[in-house]
Amino acid sequence: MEDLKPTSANSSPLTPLGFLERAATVYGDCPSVIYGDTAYTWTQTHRRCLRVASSISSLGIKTGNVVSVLSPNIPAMYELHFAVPMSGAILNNINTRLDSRTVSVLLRHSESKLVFVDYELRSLILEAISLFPQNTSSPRLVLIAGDSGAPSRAAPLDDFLCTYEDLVDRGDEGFEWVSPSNEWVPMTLNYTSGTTSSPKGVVHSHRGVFIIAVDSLIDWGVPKQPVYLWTLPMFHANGWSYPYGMAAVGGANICVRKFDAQIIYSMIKRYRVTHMCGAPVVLNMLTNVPSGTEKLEYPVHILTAGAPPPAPVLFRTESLGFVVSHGYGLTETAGLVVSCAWKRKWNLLPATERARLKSRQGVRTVGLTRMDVVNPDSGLSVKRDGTSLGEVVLRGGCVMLGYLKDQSGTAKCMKDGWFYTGDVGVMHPDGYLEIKDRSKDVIISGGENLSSVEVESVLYTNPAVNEAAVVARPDEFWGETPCAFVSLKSEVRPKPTEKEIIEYCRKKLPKYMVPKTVVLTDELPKTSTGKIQKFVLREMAKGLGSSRPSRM
Ligand SMILES: Nc1ncnc2c1ncn2[C@@H]1O[C@H](COP(=O)(O)OP(=O)(O)OP(=O)(O)O)[C@@H](O)[C@H]1O
Repeated sequence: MEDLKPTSANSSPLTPLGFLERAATVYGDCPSVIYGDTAYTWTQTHRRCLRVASSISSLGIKTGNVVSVLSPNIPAMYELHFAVPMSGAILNNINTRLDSRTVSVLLRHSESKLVFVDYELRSLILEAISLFPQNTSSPRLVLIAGDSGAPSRAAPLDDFLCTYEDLVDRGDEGFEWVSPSNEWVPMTLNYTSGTTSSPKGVVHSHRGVFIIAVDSLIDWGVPKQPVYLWTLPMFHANGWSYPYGMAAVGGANICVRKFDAQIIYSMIKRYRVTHMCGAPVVLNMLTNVPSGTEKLEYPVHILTAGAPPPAPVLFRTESLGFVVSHGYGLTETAGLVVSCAWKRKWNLLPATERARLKSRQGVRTVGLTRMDVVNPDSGLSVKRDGTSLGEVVLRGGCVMLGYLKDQSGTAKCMKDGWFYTGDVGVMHPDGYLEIKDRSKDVIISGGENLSSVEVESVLYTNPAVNEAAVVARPDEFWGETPCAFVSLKSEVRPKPTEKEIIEYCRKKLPKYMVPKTVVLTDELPKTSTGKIQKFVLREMAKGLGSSRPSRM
């Protein structure tokens, strides 16, 4: 069989961009993107993307140039997921909640040539550009001036080349989009959330994004033509690649600029939403509506990832009628590559036990080649006993190409055929992974490794607790002790004291895991992707000084 070789008939580069043309053929007159009074069909979305892609090309943007987008979840944001790479450029979504200094650093680091900017973020981008050193060329800017309240097209554009709709109008819908010369060609550049260190520029190829997009549909069991509510920011790891997935299944993308629990519930009713994604913080939001948390009229599928979802939060979300799926991934994998694959027999278990099982991160998706938990020094697998800690490592087609301009950073996490995630976990005897911490968040008390996630999940079982995060506080005797930062539910009366919360933990945790310190606070600091900023809390805990030497 040695004579059987790849030919152009069987080795065309994998890319998710072709999903769009197919969607226009199959679902041409069905809704593609809905936002307030604006509703497009797949035929229109396909044409609009081709027009924008052609306009980007005619602005002189070359294959391989970086084009950035700074926008909330609105139609232009969705379209640019296709239009930018269809022009041959690399899509760089920027987190809208970053400050101007960071935006400026990212734009310079990526050498972005063109930036699409939502009108609400006008001053952010202008400030970011003003921070460019003199004599450095800055990117050109296109204003997305869209919905009600936005400046009209006739308004002076000042620092902007034109508006997004100008590019749609001027563009050619017969444009032949730039197909990648091979599937390894970079397609996206995303900066990580910066939860543990400075954001890193993650580059993914067309092949990687194709694999994760298809894999994510299979893993979540997404049917054809779902109604998908965009509660996950598209800038966050390109919406876990679901913008591409929705084109593959002809879904209706319900866009929303800003949301809270009430808005989500009303959108679910209005559009008969079937699917949505969100970090655990969104689930918490959905379960913390003082009134009106009536049961849903029908089950809505919600996929959560991005941070460990405490079992009590999963339990409360499911009791409202949501069908919760739980996955795990990183910007470096373009989406979720591990998920808590559900077994039918688990449905017979009590609800709290179901929630406990569901809070485990799970097994590799079919698109990932391997996942393991290893001793980071020896590289050997840890015991499958649910208690031996190790680093989570991954191998598969959707692992990033590497970090932009950071060879040593790339080499540090990609070695011996694995991608080292920096997450600490255990492998249960049934082959399911459970994340215990990030390596930087592990608390070492008296030489014992202590999982902050486990302490947090106990805190979440307290009905008065809204959010909780546990970090290390320096201690002269123990080295470190757990320090819990807790926000309480506003409606709870009387509010428990710090001491009562410690007492509560004492009843449920081994001594060494009980927080020695509890700090009550109105709100916990979060990253722009809704993750609790433990490094900020760690600094605050350090600022408290050493916890009193004492015996536990
Ligand atoms: N289901 C999950 N359970 C626990 N942690 C999760 C889950 N999903 C994702 N995570 C955490 O999120 C991380 C990936 O997040 P992301 O790529 O957005 O950047 P970040 O790691 O938060 O930022 P940075 O790398 O800059 O510190 C994972 O490494 C893991 O720690």
